[in-house]
Amino acid sequence: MDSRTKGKTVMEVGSDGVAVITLINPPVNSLSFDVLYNLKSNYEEALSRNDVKAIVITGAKGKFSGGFDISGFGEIQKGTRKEPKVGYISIDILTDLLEAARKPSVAAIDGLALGGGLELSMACHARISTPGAQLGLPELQLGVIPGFGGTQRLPRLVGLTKALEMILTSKPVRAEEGHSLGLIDAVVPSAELLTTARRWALDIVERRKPWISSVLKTDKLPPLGEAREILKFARGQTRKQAPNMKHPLMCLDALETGIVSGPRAGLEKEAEVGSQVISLDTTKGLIHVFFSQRGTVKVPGVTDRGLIPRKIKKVAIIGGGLMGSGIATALILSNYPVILKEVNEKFLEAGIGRVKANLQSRVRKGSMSKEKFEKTMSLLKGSLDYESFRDVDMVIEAVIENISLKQQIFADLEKYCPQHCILASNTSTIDLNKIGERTKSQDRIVGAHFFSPAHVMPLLEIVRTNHTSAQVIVDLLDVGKKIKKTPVVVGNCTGFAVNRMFFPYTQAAMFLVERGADPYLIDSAVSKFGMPMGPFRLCDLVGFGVAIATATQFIENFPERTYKSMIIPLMQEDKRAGEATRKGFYLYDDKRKAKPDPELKKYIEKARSMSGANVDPKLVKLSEKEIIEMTFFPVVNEACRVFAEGIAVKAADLDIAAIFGMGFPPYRGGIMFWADSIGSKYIYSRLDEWSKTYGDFFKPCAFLAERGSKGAPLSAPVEQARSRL
Ligand SMILES: CCCCCCCCCC(=O)CC(=O)SCCNC(=O)CCNC(=O)[C@H](O)C(C)(C)COP(=O)(O)OP(=O)(O)OC[C@H]1O[C@@H](n2cnc3c(N)ncnc32)[C@H](O)[C@@H]1OP(=O)(O)O
Ligand SMILES: NC(=O)C1=CN([C@@H]2O[C@H](COP(=O)(O)OP(=O)(O)OC[C@H]3O[C@@H](n4cnc5c(N)ncnc54)[C@H](O)[C@@H]3O)[C@@H](O)[C@H]2O)C=CC1
Repeated sequence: MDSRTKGKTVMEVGSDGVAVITLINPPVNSLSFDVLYNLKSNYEEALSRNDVKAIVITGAKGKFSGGFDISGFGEIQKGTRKEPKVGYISIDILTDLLEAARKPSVAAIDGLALGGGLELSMACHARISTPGAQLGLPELQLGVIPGFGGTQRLPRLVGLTKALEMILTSKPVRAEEGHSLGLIDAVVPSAELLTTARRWALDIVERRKPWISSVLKTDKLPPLGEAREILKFARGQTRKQAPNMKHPLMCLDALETGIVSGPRAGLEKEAEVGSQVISLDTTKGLIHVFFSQRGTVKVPGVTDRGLIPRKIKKVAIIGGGLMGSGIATALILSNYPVILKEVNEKFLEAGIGRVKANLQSRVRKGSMSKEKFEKTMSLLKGSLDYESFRDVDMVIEAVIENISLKQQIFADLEKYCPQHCILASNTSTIDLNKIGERTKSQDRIVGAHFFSPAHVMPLLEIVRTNHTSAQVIVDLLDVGKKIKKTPVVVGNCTGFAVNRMFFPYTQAAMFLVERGADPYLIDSAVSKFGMPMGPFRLCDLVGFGVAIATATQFIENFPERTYKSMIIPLMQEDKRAGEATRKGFYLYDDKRKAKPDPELKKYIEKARSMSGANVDPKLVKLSEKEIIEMTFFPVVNEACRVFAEGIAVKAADLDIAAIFGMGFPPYRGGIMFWADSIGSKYIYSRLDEWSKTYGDFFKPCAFLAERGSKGAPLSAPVEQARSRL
């Protein structure tokens, strides 16, 4: 392959008269412009050759195609590649050349057929797949639309309702389901894929199999009135579920045009909106997230050293409380044998009971069979001592947030665990060097910071100290992948990356409320911005015990920029500790539905008098935009510190940490990406002004001041010399 080109296709013509065109663009045979233009020339050649009767399209190395090459969107957004004529690929190549050809084509699908991959196959006249194939249109997840004819052909093949489900959820279906839906014509074992596809193509030529152009099918489409109703409902749901995004509605416009005005008009509309969505800010954000998420496993100086992950055969967890039981659940679900250690029988039973309940909820929802439940539970063993730790490969400590207890546990672990065993802590705030102070095992001490509930939340913050070995990080990255977490490797400090960013967010909210802002309006503005919930609802969910423990660590370690509010401690004194006690910033009914509490005023007023704060008329009447700025610019400020200190190696890692750890809206691209979309100059000037009026909590850090004064991007790399890692 020419080093300047990205991917290619090759064509081989057999003595049976079938031309087999293979897509080659590792690792997922994505459809780069080079692949697509090569495909076009192969096709033209096949159509012009007298020895070719039919065509089979397949992908190299067991993968049909993972879709359009997503980096192509970035090139168009940055202007480094000229966008082809609107509709050139979907109409000129796939519809007018391929689907309308006088020679039939069959797609032979192994592995993946996603996005443009599935769309290319739908333009063929039949599709044969292997049993493991995944078929889907995940484009909306990336901020684009199924723009190679997907909005027109999928409803015609599987019906409007199923097509909407597949497109709006971005979820793929397996081959068997695809077969029963009419998307796939036959499912055959891998070894028979190509021969079956060749035979099928020749059968079409000889009219033994139907010659079907999906785009012209109408039998699965509902009558017009019904289709309009279905689309109206889908629009309503989409507006509710994705209120800040335009592209899903634009996708529905393309679908509707095809149904109302015919497939040609639909293809044209799809091409028009497909081109428009590429420049939406939300699309830029989502594409940035796609690559950033995959970039977190590339850690300079660690993953580029050729280290192979060691096999982790058995894991021990200390503490079967909320976190320990969640971590145990995540591990046994991925077939790791686990030992769970607790302080006494009662607590052990409770811990194992929590794991059981986590799995039983899957059985109830139908996502786990009873047999699988039994098999998974059999991987978990309880223990009250360290004897069974003698052959474990990794320990994850998840006891209460208490330094001296953790220090004692690590000293014990050193005595009982084998030399190679990884010693991990799930601490959410404590410096790992302190935890390992009483050991000589600093090179195998690492943070494995899960988020609650640990078997559900996708992020795993891997915390390395200056002593943690690269091998240990590589091992933990591998475990993270096996238990299906998105790992982010960060440096050691109080709060690491996620909690350091989280803290100013809740603090800013307390600051505003003490000066007269309405907590419920703050929560509402933050939810509209796209967070799963506002800061006050979140404090209730996490519980005030955890909130106070975390605050204590921050006050101790970063006193100069901590806003000390008494609202939470005052409520805690009155035994209102959040959702678990049914009273916090909100009141909770039997179904845990939250409603505002007029009594909250009392606590706010008392806290205000204790801190000596005054109601500020300007802050009482903040607009939603101002609320977002005053709660999130302090987060940007802290993210800048974390980046400048080298706690995060790449700004994109902070984007992923914010999205998967804090619930920051992915379509805003993550905290640093969002900040750069606003501009460092503006953020700096706002924080600078507030710090002069309201104090050091808002004071821009040196990094932000330096970049903000020049208007330089915050996510540009930090010089290595200044990085701590
Ligand atoms: C107006 C101008 C013309 C353009 C018209 C636009 C219309 C476009 C219409 C269209 O068809 C759009 C699309 O097809 S968009 C793409 C749709 N496809 C997807 O969303 C799939 C994305 N990929 C995945 O979900 C996973 O990668 C996958 C399930 C395929 C594999 O997962 P796995 O865990 O095995 O590997 P992973 O680490 O995720 O990826 C490995 C490697 O491959 C890179 N990659 C994956 N998919 C793509 C892709 N579609 N384009 C480019 N690169 C892709 C990924 O980044 C990884 O790279 P790395 O360097 O980290 O190894
Ligand atoms: N609760 C949360 O949302 C999160 C907590 N964390 C961290 O995870 C750790 C655990 O937190 P939670 O699970 O919430 O606490 P928890 O209080 O629910 O559970 C702690 C468990 O540890 C047990 N334990 C105490 N000493 C022990 C010992 N010597 N041997 C074995 N078991 C022992 C206790 O009996 C208790 O069951 C803390 O470090 C916390 O900061 C991390 C992320 C989120």
